Amino acid sequence: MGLLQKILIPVLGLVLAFCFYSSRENFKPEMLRGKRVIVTGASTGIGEQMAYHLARMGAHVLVTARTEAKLQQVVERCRALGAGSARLVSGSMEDVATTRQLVEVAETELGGLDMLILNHVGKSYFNYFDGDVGHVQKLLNINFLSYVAMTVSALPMLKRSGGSIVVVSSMAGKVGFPFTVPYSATKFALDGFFSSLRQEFSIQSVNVSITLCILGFIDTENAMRAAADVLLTSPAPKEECALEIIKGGTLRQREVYYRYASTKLPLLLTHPGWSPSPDLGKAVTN
Ligand SMILES: NC(=O)C1=CN([C@@H]2O[C@H](COP(=O)(O)OP(=O)(O)OC[C@H]3O[C@@H](n4cnc5c(N)ncnc54)[C@H](OP(=O)(O)O)[C@@H]3O)[C@@H](O)[C@H]2O)C=CC1
Ligand SMILES: C[C@H](CCC(=O)O)[C@H]1CC[C@H]2[C@@H]3C(=O)C[C@@H]4C[C@H](O)CC[C@]4(C)[C@H]3CC[C@]12C
Repeated sequence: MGLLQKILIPVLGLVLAFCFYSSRENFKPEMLRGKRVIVTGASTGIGEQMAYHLARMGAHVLVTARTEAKLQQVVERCRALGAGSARLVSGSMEDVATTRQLVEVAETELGGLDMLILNHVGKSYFNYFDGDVGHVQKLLNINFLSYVAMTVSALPMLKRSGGSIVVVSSMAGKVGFPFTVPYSATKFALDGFFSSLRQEFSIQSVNVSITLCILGFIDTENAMRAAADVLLTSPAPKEECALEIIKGGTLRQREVYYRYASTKLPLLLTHPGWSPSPDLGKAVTN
């Protein structure tokens, strides 16, 4: 019994872990060639970088955000990088017309959809919760309800292609960090909705994968502006982050954890003399 506990069980564990990980398919960029992908929030940051990776891999990219001029530049760069095709739809995710138009373009011009990457995020603050219920409501509309609406509209196409839904979330959507109350609430909601939906897909044999991406601090312009002065953690690069999200979605992983650092609170709060300044309240995510 002693021998069994000390040697055989750990060895068996190692063998099972080896079998599990070695049976996983490896990512190859060719897997994206010719795939039809929507990327939301693609005018800046991680979304923009995802569009460029997908373009290099030869995917057909359909990018969206509110700022048309920036999207136009992203589309041009995607074409130069070798995208199968590159298109844009500009508009706010608060507006159902944007969702409708995206789905229509995918249906009529791309002939369907293989991957839906939900990445956009509304403007918020990085400070103590200010009690503004209207802001929480607005952020829920952008960061959560529009993700649900896009999923519902795109689902028929994704069912036809056996495609994938990729949902970009945050460590703040798994753990309650201070100064991110409204934002964190919207990201927790995503986990509840999509983790539950994944279970239903499994029960109903719906061949559409759902990948939830749990990101730490990433060096996008907006995140740096909002939090770089406050956080002790050094941010991870947006280019690598974007690639890891695409890999996870392509391999149909349930979750992607990117640079999940230590659980210790990495805020200057832990440093003597630090407290949130009035300027912090003006720091926004975009
Ligand atoms: N950067 C980080 O440290 C972390 C980021 N994340 C997550 O990663 C994702 C990307 O973050 P990041 O790249 O930093 O974000 P950015 O602020 O750089 O980009 C946000 C994107 O969303 C678009 N957007 C904002 N509001 C709306 C709206 N109402 N309708 C449509 N599009 C909108 C913006 O474009 P436009 O203004 O033109 O509409 C922009 O393209 C987000 O989901 C975020 O929560 C998670 C953890 C950490
Ligand atoms: C504090 C967290 C990092 C913990 C660690 O050990 O690394 C951060 C993890 C995710 C961050 C937030 C996020 O999800 C995006 C927002 C982006 C903004 O523009 C800046 C504020 C954020 C709320 C950002 C703040 C730090 C994290 C919670």
